[in-house]
Amino acid sequence: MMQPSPRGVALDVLNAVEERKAYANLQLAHALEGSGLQRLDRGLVSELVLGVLRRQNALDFALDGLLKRPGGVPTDARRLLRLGAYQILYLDRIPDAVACHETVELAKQAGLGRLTSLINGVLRQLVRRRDEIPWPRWEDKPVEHLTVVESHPEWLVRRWLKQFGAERTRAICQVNNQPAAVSLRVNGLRANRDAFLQQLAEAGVEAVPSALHGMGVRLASASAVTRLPGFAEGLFTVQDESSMVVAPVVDPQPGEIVVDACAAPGGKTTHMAERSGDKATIHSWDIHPHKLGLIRENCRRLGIECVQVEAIDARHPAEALRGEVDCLLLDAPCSGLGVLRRKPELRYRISEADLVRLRELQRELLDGAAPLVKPGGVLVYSTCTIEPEENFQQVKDFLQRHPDFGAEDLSPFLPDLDFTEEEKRQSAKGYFQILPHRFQTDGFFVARLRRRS
Ligand SMILES: C[S@@+](CC[C@H](N)C(=O)[O-])C[C@H]1O[C@@H](n2cnc3c(N)ncnc32)[C@H](O)[C@@H]1O
Repeated sequence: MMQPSPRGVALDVLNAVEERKAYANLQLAHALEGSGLQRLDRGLVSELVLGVLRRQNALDFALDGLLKRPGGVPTDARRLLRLGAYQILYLDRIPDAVACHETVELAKQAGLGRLTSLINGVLRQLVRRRDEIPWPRWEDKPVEHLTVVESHPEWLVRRWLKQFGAERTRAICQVNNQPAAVSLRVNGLRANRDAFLQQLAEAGVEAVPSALHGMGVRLASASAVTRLPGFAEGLFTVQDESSMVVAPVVDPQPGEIVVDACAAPGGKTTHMAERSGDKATIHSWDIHPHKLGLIRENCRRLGIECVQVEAIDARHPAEALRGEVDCLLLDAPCSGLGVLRRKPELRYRISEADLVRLRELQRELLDGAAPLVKPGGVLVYSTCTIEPEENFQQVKDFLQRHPDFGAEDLSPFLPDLDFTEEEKRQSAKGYFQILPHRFQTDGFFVARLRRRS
């Protein structure tokens, strides 16, 4: 069978992301799995797919300046132009001539006919005129700069500027365009971090301890995690470091009844099970039955037995657990605007209308799940977004509707980090948000609420 070219594989993934609204990270993993490509070529495919998506607005800006009728370029030709332009503008190690030639070859294979010469001409012009591109400068036009140069949608840029101010917004946008490190959580039921780090080092895998969690490990470079030592033996789980902060805030104890109301694929369910020494009773729910297998499979691999998995709509849970639950985690479905490093295409898909819809869903989930918590029990609400209506405002509104709950200082449950005064103030009030640029992690939010006895 003929070996596919890395650029061809990248183009197929980009086509699927745009035309079928596929998730880039899942589509990429799927395409690489069956590609037969070697490590370096696999790296190039990932770089091309994620890079083109991260820099989409900037690439279009550069290309549109060279096109006579930018609006008249068909989408398949534009995707090829972006692929070529990304290599020319952002990848020093690829010679310009190679970037142009390979893109033109792909255009021929795709049967683009006359458009092939347009692609050839525009890319060669880009090589010649790359220093003349009139990029909007941060100093003169901050909104345009972040929209074009950092490729974030204008509505989001304006929102963040209002919320976080100029410098923080710029830092968030910049970090969203950096590759995300792979991090692992060592399974405390089966291993300890030092021994695991040693095992990785012996296998030639560079890694450092995470500052955000005592069982966390950050890999120095991307790696096929299922091939790392200890995967099959259940020594670790792949999880972003910021997500590792949530289970310690829930703090489930042996013998307690715990509900993870929105649990798939089970990253936090398994973490809570590990922290309780596999001795809590954990009800792990998700509305989508097809996702439950992932939770079960993760528990099996990690040697966890205290989890009961069920398909449940947490807006309308059964009465059986009403007032019985010691700790309830609601890791809510959200806009995901804290994880744009890992899901670069999301920024072009989410709209303000989605925020309104998600806010309503989160409200229904909170109201549906809260009655399960027993008097004196704890409800932890978390998201991987940094939008106030999904986070701070959502929790404030919940507390107004449910005066039997109160926010609880969560600083004793947080890692020992160099927090800002604002972060310290918030965590003392029961809310904590990490912005993605602070510790180079996903952005996330967590709140700890206790039901009065
Ligand atoms: C942020 S993800 C959860 C991630 C998970 N806690 C983890 O750490 O691996 C949100 C989950 O909520 C689920 N979900 C959405 N609506 C739900 C509902 N009404 N009831 C229960 N689960 C729901 C989604 O299927 C999705 O798997």
